[in-house]
Amino acid sequence: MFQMKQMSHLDHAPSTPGKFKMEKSYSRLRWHSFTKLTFWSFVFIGLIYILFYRSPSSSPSSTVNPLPSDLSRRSLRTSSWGGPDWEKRVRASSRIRSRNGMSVLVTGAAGFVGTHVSAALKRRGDGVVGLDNFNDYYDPSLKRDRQALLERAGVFIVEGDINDVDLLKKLFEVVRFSHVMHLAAQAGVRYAMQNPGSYVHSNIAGFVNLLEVCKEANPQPAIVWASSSSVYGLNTKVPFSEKDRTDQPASLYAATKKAGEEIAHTYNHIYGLSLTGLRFFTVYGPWGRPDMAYFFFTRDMLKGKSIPIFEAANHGTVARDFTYIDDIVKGCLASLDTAEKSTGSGGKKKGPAQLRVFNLGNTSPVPVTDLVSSLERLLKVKAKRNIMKLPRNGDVQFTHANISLAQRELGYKPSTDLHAGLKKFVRWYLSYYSAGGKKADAR
Ligand SMILES: O=C(O)[C@H]1O[C@H](OP(=O)(O)OP(=O)(O)OC[C@H]2O[C@@H](n3ccc(=O)[nH]c3=O)[C@H](O)[C@@H]2O)[C@H](O)[C@@H](O)[C@@H]1O
Repeated sequence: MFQMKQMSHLDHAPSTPGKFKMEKSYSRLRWHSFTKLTFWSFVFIGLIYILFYRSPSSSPSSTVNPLPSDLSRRSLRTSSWGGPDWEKRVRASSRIRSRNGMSVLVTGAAGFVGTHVSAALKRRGDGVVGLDNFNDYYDPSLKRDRQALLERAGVFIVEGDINDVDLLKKLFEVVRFSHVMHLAAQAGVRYAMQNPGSYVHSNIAGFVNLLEVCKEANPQPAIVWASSSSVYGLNTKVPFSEKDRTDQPASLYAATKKAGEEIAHTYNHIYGLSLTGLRFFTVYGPWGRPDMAYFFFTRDMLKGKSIPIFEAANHGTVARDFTYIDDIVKGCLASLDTAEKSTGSGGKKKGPAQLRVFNLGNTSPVPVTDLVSSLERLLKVKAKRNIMKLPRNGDVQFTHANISLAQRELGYKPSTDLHAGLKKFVRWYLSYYSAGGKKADAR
């Protein structure tokens, strides 16, 4: 078809004087052009075929085409899944051991919040299956150690990416999950300037992929997922309430989390998926993330290195509503417990479904300088403070959660202040990094 079109185009090409004078060489020329054109047409069609049909990252069943591997960090996805043994492990891990228990798929289970939530669910008798891609955003050995911890508790973490539609479908085939706790994400505010694609890949494409599979599942699960306090962006009204504007994100990270909230609205509206977004406020604690300030301040203070402490214009205080992990876990479990069932099935909505957003903060912002003073006392080390201007890379000056909605609907009541929480973190940090010669400079 393509060749025919090209030929007819050639036929109508304007003539040149020489063409008519030399009939023979003209027809030879025509033949030559024809073969040349046919050749290039095949090359072109072949290229299209390779690009669209043979690309290893797209399968006919994929709903979302994964981004190139440098964006997705999929180089680390060396694991395989499937097979009778694998299914047996998934089923065993999902077994419910308490009356009225739920079966929960926890994405990002080897992450900081994911590990704590998975362990807490398992402890109370719920069935839990984890999913994690073990990417190298920060030291994967910390994730492996969290995995070992969960394994001892009876939680199996499936190794795979939320963009892998076949894997997700398989998981829902093997287990009728009643709930999904979606915590897999590309976290970190400042890293978004270095690797923007990874945020789109995990927080947008991955989320959509997960929702696509959930909406098709029968029964559809109820989904609770991690949004972020960063959606408040440049909002200046404090404390931040769920009703406040969230249309001024200060980082791409925040923008992808905000996009997630809008995407959640869409899937709730069209397919009847029950969705609860949790806006976490700077979560910290044992088994935490090495890319977060409290964690690498601790590491660098112990090494005698100076730590960069940000301050706003005119020596303005930079503060965070730091929230201890155990309080966050309680908020997550309460969200799962109060989540209503999704109303759709097989991709069809049957009626209106629950759609919620909650702040999960501590309601008591603390200046970063006070965080450092607390660490100095706990570590018995004087910090080498390097005060610097808040860089223009996505950070906001302060966060402060209004938690009255979560209090009312979830019975959420944070009970750990920053110093008490840091004390627990420091105890864990010292024992974790002194044991087994582990390196403290994760990442
Ligand atoms: O609340 C949230 O939703 C977000 O909380 C944290 O983001 P952030 O509050 O920026 O946490 P850190 O990176 O640990 O920073 C804490 C504070 O230390 C300050 N900081 C950070 C880094 C640094 O070198 N110096 C410094 O003073 C920051 O400005 C900030 O005020 C997490 O990293 C995000 O993934 C999460 O979504």
